[in-house]
Amino acid sequence: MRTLKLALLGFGNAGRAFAKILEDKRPAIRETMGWDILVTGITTGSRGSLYAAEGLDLQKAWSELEEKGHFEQSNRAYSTMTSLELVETGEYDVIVEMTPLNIFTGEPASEHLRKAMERKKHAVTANKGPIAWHYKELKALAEKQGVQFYYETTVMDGTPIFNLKDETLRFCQVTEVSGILNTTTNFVLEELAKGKAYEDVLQEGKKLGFVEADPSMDIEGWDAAAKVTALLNVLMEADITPDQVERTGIEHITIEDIKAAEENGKVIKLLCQGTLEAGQVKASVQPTLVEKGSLLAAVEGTSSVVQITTDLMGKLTIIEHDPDLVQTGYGVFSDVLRVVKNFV
Ligand SMILES: NC(=O)C1=CN([C@@H]2O[C@H](COP(=O)(O)OP(=O)(O)OC[C@H]3O[C@@H](n4cnc5c(N)ncnc54)[C@H](OP(=O)(O)O)[C@@H]3O)[C@@H](O)[C@H]2O)C=CC1
Ligand SMILES: N[C@@H](CC=O)C(=O)O
Repeated sequence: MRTLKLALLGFGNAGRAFAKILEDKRPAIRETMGWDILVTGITTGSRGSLYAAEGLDLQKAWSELEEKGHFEQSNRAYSTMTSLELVETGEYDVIVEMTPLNIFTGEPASEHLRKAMERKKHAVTANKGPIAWHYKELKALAEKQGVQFYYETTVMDGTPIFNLKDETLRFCQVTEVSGILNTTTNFVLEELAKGKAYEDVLQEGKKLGFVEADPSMDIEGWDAAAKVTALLNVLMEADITPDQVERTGIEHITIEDIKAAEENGKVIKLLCQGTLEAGQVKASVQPTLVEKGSLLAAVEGTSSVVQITTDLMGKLTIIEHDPDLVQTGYGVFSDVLRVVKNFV
């Protein structure tokens, strides 16, 4: 039996959803793949850290956080280690970056990945900041260091988009990408249309776990801009940053706008687009009127959609229907399994 050790940075909604899947599937991974996957370290922003080179009790870790709101100092694995200390000194094979998104710099998440890869550790990130800001540099570093670097969760949770391009659309050139990529704005626009108050809708979204730590990141279109940037950087080698996306959020959309759209047989969706124009990739995020009954209008609630136009496979549409945190956890889990599969 071979052992793969993970260090988890961030243990919020995404981190715990991943840990629960890992714990549940660990026996099957041992049996079918011959690998035992252990977590040796977990850091948080303000709730303490855990570290044990021989592996942590994951169930105890999430129970403590969910019941007490922090790791217990009485836990033998309790530690005051910071994320950077864990990255630079901890014993692990794969760093798993799940700290909050900093849309304006992609830091400190990018630095966590850089430092881990410099130690020749594999890297998985659910945090889209590094892919939106530093994809080219991090990809080159991974290649130089001979380590694997995956980021499936950064766009549409565990829906295979980057995997699809890598594994089954090889040599297809992507010429256009569009979609509804931000759950919060899709949810808010729909719930406002039902007559609910903005603050109540946002609270509901927070409880469901998909609203960013700073909700303006979603509402002002920054999360969507980061996602379309990530897609374009990976699928079209665009080498752009979120500040280059022409961006309008939903903060100025009023209930009157939503009603007026409805009276005209339309709904408002926050649409992301990226196209190749004269050798340059142009990206935008904009509230857009779409026909009721159309494919885009049918993407409701927490669902999202991406359309990818390619030279050899035409236009493909992928819809993720009504995901919750399980799909987020699965994105990270599928990346870790990819590391195992390609481990040398
Ligand atoms: N939730 C979702 O559906 C999805 C989330 N993502 C991405 O995954 C990442 C995590 O999201 P989510 O789990 O929902 O966010 P949460 O806010 O639920 O959790 C963030 C976690 O990171 C911790 N944290 C904050 N700063 C640091 C730090 N410097 N070092 C280590 N840990 C830190 C927080 O600790 P504390 O609470 O103490 O501050 C908390 O444990 C984000 O980048 C998000 O964009 C991607 C796809 C879907
Ligand atoms: N805040 C994001 C969550 C995942 O990336 C969203 O609303 O889509």
